[in-house]
Amino acid sequence: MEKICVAVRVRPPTPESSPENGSSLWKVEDNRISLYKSLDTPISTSSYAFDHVFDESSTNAEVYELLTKDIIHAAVEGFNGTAFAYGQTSSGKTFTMTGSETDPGIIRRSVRDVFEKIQMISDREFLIRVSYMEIYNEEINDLLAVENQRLQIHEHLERGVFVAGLKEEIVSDAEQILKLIDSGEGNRHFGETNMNVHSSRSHTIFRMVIESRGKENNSSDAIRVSVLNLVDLAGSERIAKTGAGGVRLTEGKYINKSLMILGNVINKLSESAKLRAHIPYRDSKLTRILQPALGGNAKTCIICTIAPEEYHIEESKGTLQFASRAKRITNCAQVNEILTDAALLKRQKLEIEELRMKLEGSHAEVLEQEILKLSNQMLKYELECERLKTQLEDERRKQKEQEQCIKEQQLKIDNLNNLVTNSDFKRNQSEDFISLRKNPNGLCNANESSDAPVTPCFKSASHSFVVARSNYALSDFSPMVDSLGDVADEDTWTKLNKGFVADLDKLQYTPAIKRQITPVAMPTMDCSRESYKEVEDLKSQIELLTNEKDSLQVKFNEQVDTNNKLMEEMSKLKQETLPMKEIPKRLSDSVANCKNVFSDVIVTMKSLMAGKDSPTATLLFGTTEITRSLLSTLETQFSMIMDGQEESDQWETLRVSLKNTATSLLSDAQARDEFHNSHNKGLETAVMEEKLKSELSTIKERYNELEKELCLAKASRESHERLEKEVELLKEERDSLDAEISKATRRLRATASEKENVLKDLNVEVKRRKEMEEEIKQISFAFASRQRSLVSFHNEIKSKMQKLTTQNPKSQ
Ligand SMILES: Nc1ncnc2c1ncn2[C@@H]1O[C@H](COP(=O)(O)OP(=O)(O)OP(=O)(O)O)[C@@H](O)[C@H]1O
Repeated sequence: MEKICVAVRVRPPTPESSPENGSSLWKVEDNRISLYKSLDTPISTSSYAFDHVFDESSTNAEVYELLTKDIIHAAVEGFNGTAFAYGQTSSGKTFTMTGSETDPGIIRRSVRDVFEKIQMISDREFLIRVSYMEIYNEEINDLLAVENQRLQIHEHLERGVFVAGLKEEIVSDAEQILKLIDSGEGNRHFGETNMNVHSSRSHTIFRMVIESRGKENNSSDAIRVSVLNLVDLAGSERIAKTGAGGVRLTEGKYINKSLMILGNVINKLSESAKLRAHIPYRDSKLTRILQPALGGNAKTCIICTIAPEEYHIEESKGTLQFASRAKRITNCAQVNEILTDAALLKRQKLEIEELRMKLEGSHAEVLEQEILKLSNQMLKYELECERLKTQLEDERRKQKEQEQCIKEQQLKIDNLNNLVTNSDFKRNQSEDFISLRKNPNGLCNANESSDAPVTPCFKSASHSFVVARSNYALSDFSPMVDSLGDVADEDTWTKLNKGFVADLDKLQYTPAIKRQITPVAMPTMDCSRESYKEVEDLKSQIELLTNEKDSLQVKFNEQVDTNNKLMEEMSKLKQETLPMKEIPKRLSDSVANCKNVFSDVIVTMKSLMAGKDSPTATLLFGTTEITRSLLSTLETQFSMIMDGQEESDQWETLRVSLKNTATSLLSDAQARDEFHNSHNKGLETAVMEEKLKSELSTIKERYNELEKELCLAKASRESHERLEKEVELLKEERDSLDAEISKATRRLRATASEKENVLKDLNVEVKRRKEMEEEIKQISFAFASRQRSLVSFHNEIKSKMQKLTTQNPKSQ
């Protein structure tokens, strides 16, 4: 890395300068230039130091020696070199670069010096090509061939930036070049302005391409190719000062604009690498051509010229600031060696030799052979051109096929996306459906949306009934809600769809998936077909899953319907069983009544009884005890039933006990009949007995009623149990359905993620395609430039042949 070498040169005051404007306020001390006030006090802010500062008395020889010589010598050794003059109009740029008869400028001195240097290098042979161009009103013109106007800049992988169609003369000595320069100067645009009678209206670039190789003729020996640019810029100008109008004004605008862009490039380059963003080389032809010289592979020096007059003080300050910024630019120059194509130099050298020989002692036969040889060569080049054309066509065709393939894939993916979106819609429907069911109020919203799926309605079921069945809580009715919510996550789907459709490049790629780079198109197409097949498989899987999910959903809805019906039935049954719940209470009351009546009867009978130890009394007391205990048992049983502690076989026990009691009572009644028959009782006793009989028959009737009611209760209980079992079965079925649905949801989710991966792969594929397309473009570009160079070579050979033919009329 080395800094650009920057020097400042102060022109002597012109004879036209008025005494007040003519006195120089610039003082040069060594490599420093400062602006002084009239009383010899330097203005602190206007003092600048550079690599070299040349005062008014300096000569071009000095400038060349100190500033340019090293760069010229380095160019001979294989380094790119650039020297250019910058400054306001009439500040002495052309004087410095071109010079005068008595004091030649940098260009002439460089040309001579190059050949002197070459003479000193005995172990290498050199080939020098020169070109001379100008940039006039932002158009490139060839100064060595006036017909070459408005040339275009191109970029080549090997050649870098170059001007297509620019004439390059192979030269063998300095004088030949100087003659070419003189003829080029004649084609250059000059014009008269108020500031300069001979003002350069264009930027000129004199270019020498120096190729060299060792004389050992070793084909592996590297060829060194360096480019030396000697640039005379047009000067910046203030229209007010130059008084330019019309053509001059237009020229002035172009000049100022391109110099401003050069200033921008210098500004950017002078910033630290961190601050540097984009360097606007492409904004002007000048900066584009000088790109390698500015921050690239070249040794560069800039000579900034200033006019000493006070009248030009502001412009001079501007030039010095430009120079200060340029001083900060670093370049990285290196010897340009070409290890391949070693024959080029030799071939051209031989060609020159052969042509020279033919010129010296030419005869028709030799020329004919030469023409034949050149024709063969032309044919060869034409064939090469054809081959390249076909290759290019092939590449284009392949590219088209790939584009078609990508389009088809894109279409398939769009379809797939639609499919997934539909599936998503269905799932959202299910989600809505489930969220409705999850509503803690148990409200039925079926009427809110006409196209909503059938909603299970629990409104009809009694609240108490639902509460009592704790294992039938609505919240755990279906596990589908949460899991389905994950799958239908809107972001995921939006990303998935948008990511693919909207912008392929913004997608992130699956890091786990790595693919080998396939340089040719065919494997890529195979890969695409595989991806396509994969996508098709996935599509059919998704379809299957969607169908499966739909059928499960239908089943589920059916189950929900059945559930609802059962719930309704159960609710009805519950209503029906409500009066049955009253039975134990009524029975209990009846038993209590019976007990009271029985006690009254016993008390009455006791009072009527003559002897307490008589068999009748003993029987009566025994029966009384049995009946009391039976009635107490009945009371206990009924109160247990009322407290909800009944057991499945208690009804049966109760029924048997009642039956036994009734039998016992009946047998008591028979015994009393016998007693009545055997003992002639009194009238009062008979009345009492009648009363007792009627009481007993009432009890018997009551018992029969109770027995019937008990049977009914048992039957309804059985039906209730059966219904409960059915409900249990339904619940189990529903659970298995739920499990299946969640399984299907998981599978759907897995498929979706697989699809996402496939999409990512496809995007990687598309990106690779893009890169390949880019490569193909570059190849096309390379082919095109190769074709052009072949054409220019062809033209060159043709012109040589024409030259030969004209110089040797004998051959015609
Ligand atoms: N160092 C110098 N010694 C003697 N004369 C000079 C010197 N520098 C410039 N001049 C003279 O000053 C005049 C203007 O110089 P020149 O044409 O080189 O300026 P310029 O910067 O190239 O202007 P423009 O940008 O308009 O082409 C010319 O007559 C030239 O001979």
